[in-house]
Amino acid sequence: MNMDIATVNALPYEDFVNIFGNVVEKCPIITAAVWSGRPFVNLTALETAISEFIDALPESGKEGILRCHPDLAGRDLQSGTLTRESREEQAGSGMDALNSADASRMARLNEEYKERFGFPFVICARMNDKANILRELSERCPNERSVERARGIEEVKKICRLRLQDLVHTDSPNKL
Ligand SMILES: NC(=O)N[C@H]1NC(=O)NC1=O
Repeated sequence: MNMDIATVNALPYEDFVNIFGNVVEKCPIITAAVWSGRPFVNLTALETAISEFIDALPESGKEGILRCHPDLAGRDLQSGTLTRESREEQAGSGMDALNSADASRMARLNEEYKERFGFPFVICARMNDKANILRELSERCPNERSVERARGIEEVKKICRLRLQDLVHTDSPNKL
C-alpha cells in the first residue's frame, strides 16, 4: 500500500476501519472512533489520536485492550488462529520455533502473569528477541498491577506504531 495523507483522510469509514482496524490488536472500535478526528496532518497525528483515545479510557478499558491480545507462543499460535499481524510479529521473534524447554517456560510464565494481573503479558515482539521476551516476562511478573497495566499499554502503542508504518510507505516526504 502506498497512500498519502490526503488519501487516508478521504477514506470512507468502512474502508478506513478495514485498512487500519487491527493496528491495535482486535480493537477496531479504536480505529472507528478516531476516524472522527480527520483530517490528520500526517501519520504521526493519526498515531497520536489513537494514543490519546487509549489514554482517555478508564483503567478497565485499558485492561480490556490488553485482554484482546493473544499470548506469545500461546494457544492461538499453536492452532493457527492468530491475526496475520500477530502471526508475523510472533514468528519474527522466534515464538513459533521455541524449543520445548522455552515453550513450557513461556507457557508457565504467561499463566502465572495472567493469574496475577487478570490480563495477559504484552510486549512488542518486533522490538525484542526470544531471550528478551523471556527475561521481561519473568522480571515483570512481580510488579504492581498498575505498573504492568501502564507497561502493557506502552507496548500496545509500540506495536500500533509499527503496524501503522507497515500500512503506508514512508519513503517519500510527500507520503505519510
Ligand atoms: N501478548 C503479546 O504481547 N502479543 C503480541 N505482541 C506482539 O508484538 N504481537 C502480539 O500479538
